Amino acid sequence: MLNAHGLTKSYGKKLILNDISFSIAKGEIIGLVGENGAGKSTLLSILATTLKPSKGTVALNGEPYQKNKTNIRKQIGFVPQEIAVWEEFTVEENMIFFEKLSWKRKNKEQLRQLCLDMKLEKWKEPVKTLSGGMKRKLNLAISLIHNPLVLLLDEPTVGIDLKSRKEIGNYLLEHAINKEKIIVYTTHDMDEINHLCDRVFCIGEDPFYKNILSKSDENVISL
Ligand SMILES: Nc1ncnc2c1ncn2[C@@H]1O[C@H](COP(=O)(O)OP(=O)(O)OP(=O)(O)O)[C@@H](O)[C@H]1O
Repeated sequence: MLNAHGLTKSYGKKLILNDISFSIAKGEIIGLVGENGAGKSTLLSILATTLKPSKGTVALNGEPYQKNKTNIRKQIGFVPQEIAVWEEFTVEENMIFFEKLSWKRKNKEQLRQLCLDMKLEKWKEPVKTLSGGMKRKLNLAISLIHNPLVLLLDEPTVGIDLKSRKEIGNYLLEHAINKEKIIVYTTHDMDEINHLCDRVFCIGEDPFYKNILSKSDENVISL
């Protein structure tokens, strides 16, 4: 269970998140929506431990973030908006490189399987020759090397074709349900939200998002 309590974040005098609280259970996929600048990436960064809230607490399975950040980080996979892979390396070389940085060991076959699970088959191809969708899948595969409990994704499907989008979506669904993971991700794609997410968190005052979602009221939460 991931619990946030009273989270507040200001940049200087600008208040971005104002006293927000929520709980997310294992197996849930949460969509995070809101207009540009509402604070989605800010919230994801706080949940990823890369940004400190001005006030409030976050705890994973009862363990407060501030108590042992290293241990919390081992349980988190974070994929920021920017694709961060080595363009000159092949998919295989990227996976092996990032495995060495990971705290959990995986052999080459396990790394390859991780890519195959999300339909990334071009193992020996240099990353620079791959499509945007393939690169996003690689970014995602890298974030899963250490088998994290919590997966935080900042617009994982932006700018990619429908097929790759579906493949990533199906993978996330399977991953959350069968492996009991907690997934929080931001997107501006309402079809995706309606199809994939158990619940939706709307950040900001604007009721627009709340009104266009085809989810029952109890599954749309205003933060
Ligand atoms: N380090 C920072 N210092 C000052 N202001 C910041 C900083 N990071 C973000 N902001 C501001 O905080 C607000 C929220 O930014 P954030 O990136 O969290 O929004 P977002 O909802 O993810 O936006 P988008 O949909 O465009 O990605 C924005 O107004 C942004 O300019």
